[in-house]
Amino acid sequence: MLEVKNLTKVYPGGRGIQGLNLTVNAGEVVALLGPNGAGKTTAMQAMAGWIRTERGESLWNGVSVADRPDLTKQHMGLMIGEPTPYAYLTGYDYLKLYAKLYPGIDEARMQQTLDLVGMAPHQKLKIKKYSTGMKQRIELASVLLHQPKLLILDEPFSGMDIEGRWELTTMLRSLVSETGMSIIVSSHQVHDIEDWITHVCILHDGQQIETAGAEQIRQLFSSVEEYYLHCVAKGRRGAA
Ligand SMILES: Nc1ncnc2c1ncn2[C@@H]1O[C@H](COP(=O)(O)OP(=O)(O)OP(=O)(O)O)[C@@H](O)[C@H]1O
Repeated sequence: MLEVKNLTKVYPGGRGIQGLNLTVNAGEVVALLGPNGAGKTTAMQAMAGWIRTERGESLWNGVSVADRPDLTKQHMGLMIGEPTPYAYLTGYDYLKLYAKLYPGIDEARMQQTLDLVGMAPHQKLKIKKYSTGMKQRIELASVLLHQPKLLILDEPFSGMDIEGRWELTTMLRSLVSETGMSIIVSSHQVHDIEDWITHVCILHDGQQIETAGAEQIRQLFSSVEEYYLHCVAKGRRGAA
């Protein structure tokens, strides 16, 4: 479904990502991991066709998303960068704005989505009164509303408390198993995602250090975190 080939983005100053390759099939959950500045956000933006790349392509069922932004809009849910929902709207009204972007989103779908992210009781409250975690949740609702086939989530749990992270990861796990949705997720808290990822892609300094299946990793390492530390050390040795 999503095939990323040799994706390369170089910012003025020389940073970015180099030659990223990745395939994400239905029902797969890929963790994109790396230290600060490794290129995770850039990779996600490039995969979604949000930024121009120097080389390579990101294909949705064989079609370049750079040429067809409608494919990204229709099939993907993107939460990349800080959530900045409009402060003076209520959560409900914010979601209603998103509903207008897609055909066939009725009141029942709106309420079902608010329920999924645990925001149904807070929907009439203005966003300026929301906590950081509540803003994350309403942003997540806005990208789930049209039932995307692929979610791209950049640090979706940052600023959330332990219970909130557990609730949302449980909800996302169920969505993956019930609908076959795929997810690409970045997180600095590896243990938040350790149990439900199917693949791991490690970036360091814009380079793809390794990509492996979670089962394979679990056979060789005691945890994904240990594997991550091993790969980052390898990246640092390569860069030295
Ligand atoms: N618009 C830009 N112009 C120039 N350099 C940029 C730009 N955006 C990002 N960079 C640089 O590209 C590199 C990768 O940044 P990116 O935000 O993709 O990393 P990241 O892995 O998401 O980091 P973090 O974990 O801190 O969010 C960094 O060195 C960053 O400073």
